This record gives sequence, structure tokens and C-alpha cells, in this order.
Amino acid sequence: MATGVPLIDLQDFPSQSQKLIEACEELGCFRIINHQIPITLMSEMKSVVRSLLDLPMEIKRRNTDAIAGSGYVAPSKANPHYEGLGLYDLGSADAVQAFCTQLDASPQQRETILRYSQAIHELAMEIGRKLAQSMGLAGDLFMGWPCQFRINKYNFTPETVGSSGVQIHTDSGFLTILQEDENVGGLEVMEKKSGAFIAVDPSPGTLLVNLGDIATVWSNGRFCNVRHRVQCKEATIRVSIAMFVLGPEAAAVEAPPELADSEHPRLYVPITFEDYRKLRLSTGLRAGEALELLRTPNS
Ligand SMILES: O=C(O)CCC(=O)C(=O)O
Ligand SMILES: [Fe+2]
Repeated sequence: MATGVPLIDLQDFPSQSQKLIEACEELGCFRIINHQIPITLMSEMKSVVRSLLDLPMEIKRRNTDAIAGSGYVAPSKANPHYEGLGLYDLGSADAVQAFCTQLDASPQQRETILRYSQAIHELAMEIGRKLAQSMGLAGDLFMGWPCQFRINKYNFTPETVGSSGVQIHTDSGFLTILQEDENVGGLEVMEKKSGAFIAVDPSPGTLLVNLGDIATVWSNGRFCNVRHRVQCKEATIRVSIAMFVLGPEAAAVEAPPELADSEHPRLYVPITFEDYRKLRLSTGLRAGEALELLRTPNS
């Protein structure tokens, strides 16, 4: 049952810095332990999320897009067993409140969603600081960056076993923090070197981090934007909670000067997250291939 996903103890820095950077470079995926989000909050949030996803379709449809694809996604031809609810800008208490209002959340549900969103947002900022420090950089890498939140439900049935819940893709932003289903596996991450998929088995109480395309741009090609997919392994409902750290609000993403010099020329032209997202949407390149369109002339 080897998962091959490195474990990072968030309370053991700077000792774990090298391990963190290696995980970002080699797999683009790691599992966090000691993240300080209470396990009770994680399980309360999971049960709130399950009830929101069980709401009638007409209520779920009130969760409209703030940016393309940020709201309710109904089952479709491409992903017939998948549906999700979401919100843009998890760091904004107003956006979180608006999401709760759209879905008629009870006061108790609202309280859990607010506490969870604050805790996961703080954790993302902490990971940003640890990443910057581990790369020898000062400052707060993700401060002020918009984050997207998505709760995913896979309606797996006996007929769907062996088929795909979500097609192979990379995440477009810098990184994703995932609270997986505590019982149902199915997530698979691709090892860059071999092209082989590694099954990510659930590990309750921990959180999984996947790096996306923006991390590759920012790190001047050092960090791996991990390809991943969700396979249906068993005929049961699977629920996961994802928080995407996207990119800076308006500024173009580019490698900091420390990561680009004459020996390591910039591999990608600077681009805003917004323009990169549009590029992915317009080209339909969902598995990181759009990065090739950003290559600098001599790289
Ligand atoms: O449900 C999961 O485990 C992963 C979902 C995912 O890859 C995504 O939302 O981008
Ligand atoms: Fe993903």
C-alpha cells in the first residue's frame, strides 16, 4: 500500500525544508501532517459539505459563477458522475457568507464553513511562507492571492467501477490543498519521471497538497505541476474538499530574481493568473500543456 507521497511535518521547520523542496521538484505533491486544523473541524466540515451536496438541484443551481466555473458544476457528458459546488475568493468573509446564503446554510453550518475557510486559508498562507523560506526567499509568498474553494461529489455506482471520475489534468493555480474522502480512494497522481500513476490512499486527519501550473512558472520550471485524475474504485459516493491558491490578483507571475539568472534564464514569459486561466480555457489544454505556449524564445 505504498503511496509514494512524501509526508511533510509542518511543525518541523526548517528541518523539513529540503524534503519539502524535493517533494515540489520531483512529484509536485506532498501530504501534510501536524497542520493544526483540528480533526473535529475537518469532520464537521465534511458532514456540512455532504449535506450541501445533497440539496435539491434547484438550490444547488443558486451557487452561480463569480469567475468561469467557480460555482455549481452539474454532472456533464465529460464527467457524468461528478458534481461540485464552489466559491471564488475564500479569503473574503463576504464571499463565504454569500456562498452560505445561496445555499440556505443553517447558522450552525455557516459557522462551520466560516471557521473551516479561515483555518484552511491561514494554512495556505503558512505553506506559502514555508515554501518561500525553504527556497531561501524572504516574505509572504501567497499574501493577498485569491483562493478558490470547491467541494466535489462523485456519484459512483457499480456500473462506473473502473471508469474515470475526473479526467487527467493539472490544477491551473499555484497549489491545491485537498481534504480527501476519509474512506474512498481513487485519486491518482502521475510520477513525472516514469509517467506511472501512484494511487493516493486516504489518510484521515492529514491534508494533501498538489502543485499546479503557476507553481511551475513561478519556480522557473523547478516545481512539478503534478498530473492527476480520479478513478472510480468502488460503487459508493466520494466527497472531497479542495482549496486552490490561484495566483497574484493582478500582477504577472514570474520567477523571482533569485530563481532566474544567466545560468537559469527565465523559461516562461510573465503572465497573470487571469490570462493563464483564459489560455487554458480557450485552448482546452488542461494537463499543463498550455505552459509550452509561454516558453521564452531561447528556452
Ligand atoms: O477529488 C479529488 O480528490 C481531486 C479533485 C481535483 O483534482 C480537483 O478538484 O482539481
Ligand atoms: Fe485537480
